[in-house]
Amino acid sequence: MKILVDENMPYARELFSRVGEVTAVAGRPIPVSELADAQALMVRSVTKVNADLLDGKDIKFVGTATAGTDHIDEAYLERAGIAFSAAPGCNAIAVVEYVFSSLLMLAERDGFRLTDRTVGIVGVGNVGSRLQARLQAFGVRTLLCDPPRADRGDEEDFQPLERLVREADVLTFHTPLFKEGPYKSLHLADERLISALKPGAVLINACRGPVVDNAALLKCLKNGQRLSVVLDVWEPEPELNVELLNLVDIGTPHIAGYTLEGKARGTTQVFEAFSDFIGQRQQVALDTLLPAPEFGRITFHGPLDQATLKRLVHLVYDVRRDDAPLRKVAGQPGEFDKLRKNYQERREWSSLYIQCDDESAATTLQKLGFNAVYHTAR
Ligand SMILES: NC(=O)c1ccc[n+]([C@@H]2O[C@H](COP(=O)([O-])OP(=O)(O)OC[C@H]3O[C@@H](n4cnc5c(N)ncnc54)[C@H](O)[C@@H]3O)[C@@H](O)[C@H]2O)c1
Ligand SMILES: O=C(O)[C@H](O)[C@H](O)COP(=O)(O)O
Repeated sequence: MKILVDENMPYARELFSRVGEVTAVAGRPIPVSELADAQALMVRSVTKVNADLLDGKDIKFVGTATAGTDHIDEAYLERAGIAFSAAPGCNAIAVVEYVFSSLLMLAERDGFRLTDRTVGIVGVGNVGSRLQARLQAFGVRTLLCDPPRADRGDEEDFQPLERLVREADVLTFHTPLFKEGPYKSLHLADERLISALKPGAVLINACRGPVVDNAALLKCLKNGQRLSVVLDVWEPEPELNVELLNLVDIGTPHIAGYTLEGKARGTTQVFEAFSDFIGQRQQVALDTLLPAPEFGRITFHGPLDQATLKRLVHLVYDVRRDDAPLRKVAGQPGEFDKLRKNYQERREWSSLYIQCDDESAATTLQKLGFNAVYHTAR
C-alpha cells in the first residue's frame, strides 16, 4: 500500500513504513502525480483536501496531523467514502506556552503584573481550557467565551463575547475557523470589536488568520489605537500583509503549535488512527520517539514570582526567536514556508526537570506544566 506523507511530519516515515510503502512529498502544493497510485494521504494544514484534489483517485484514508480541520472538506470525504482522522489537541500545550511566552515578554517590557490583568479566552477547547488552567495556577483572572459549549450545557462560567471585550485586558482567540453557520468565526474580531477593546489591551490570535479581520486590525493600528498585538496566524497565509507585521508587537509564521512534542503527537495520533483503519492497531509511546532535550535539569532557589517564571519560560522557549526571523524575510516569496519547514527544535516546559527548595514554587511549577519537584538539601 502506498502512503503519501507530508515531508514536514516528523517521525512519519519511521512510523508509516511499519504498515506500507511511504513517499514523503511537499504539502503546498501536493504533487498530483504522486497521488495517482496512493491509497492513503497524510497532510498538514497547508494542503487543501477536497474534490479537486481527490476525485478519480484511489485514496481510502486521509489523515491530518493538525488540530484545525478547515483545510479539509469533510463533507466531501464522507460522500466519497474516504475515512478521515485529525489530531485533536496534539499541539495544545505548545500554543499555551506560546501565549505565556508572549504575555511574559509584554508584561516585562510594559511593566505590568499578569495577576493584575484579566485574560479573556475565546474558544475554550483543547487550547483554551489548558490556557485557563495554567493562568489560574499562576493567579491570573480569566473570562471564558465558548457559545457552542455553552449551548451544549457544559458546566463552565461562559460569558458573552461582548463582556470579554468590555472587561478583558488580554483577549486571546482559540476557535476553529468556521466560514459560516451558527458559530461563524470568520472575522469574529472585526473593526467594531477591535475598536471597542480597552485602551492598552493585548490582542492575540494563534488560531486561524481570518478569525481576526486583518484589514480592520491594520486600520485600527494605523489610526493610533493603543493596542498590543500578537499574531501567529495571518490573513492570508503565506502572503501576510507586511505593513501589518510592522505594526504588531509579536509576529510569527504560524508556529505556535510547533513543539517537537506537539508535532510528534500529531503524527502518532494519525498513525494510530490509520493502523486501526487497516485493522493493524498499533500504539506509540511518545517518549520512545523523542530525543533528550538540549538541557534538561536545573535547580531553582526560593519563591516563584513573575520575573523568575519569565526567566524559566524563556529558558525553554522565548517567542522572540520566531519574531525576528519573520521580520527579516516577510514579503519574499516562499520564505514564510521556509521558516516553518526549517524550524529550530523547540521543546515543551515538561522537558525541563526543576528541583526547587521552595515547596510552593514546586507546586505552582507543576501546575504550570514543568517537571518540578520539591527537594530540601537537609
Ligand atoms: N497556531 C497554531 O499553530 C495552532 C495550533 C493548534 C490549533 N490551532 C487552531 O486553533 C484552533 C483551536 O484549537 P483547539 O485545539 O483548542 O481546538 P478545539 O476544537 O479543541 O477547541 C475549539 C473551541 O472553540 C469553540 N468555538 C467554536 N466556535 C466558536 C465561536 N464562534 N466562538 C467561541 N468559541 C467557539 C469550540 O466549542 C471549542 O470548544 C484550531 O481549530 C486550529 O485552527 C492553531
Ligand atoms: O491546526 C493546527 O494543528 C496548527 O495550526 C498546526 O500547527 C499547523 O501546522 P502545519 O500543519 O501547517 O504544519
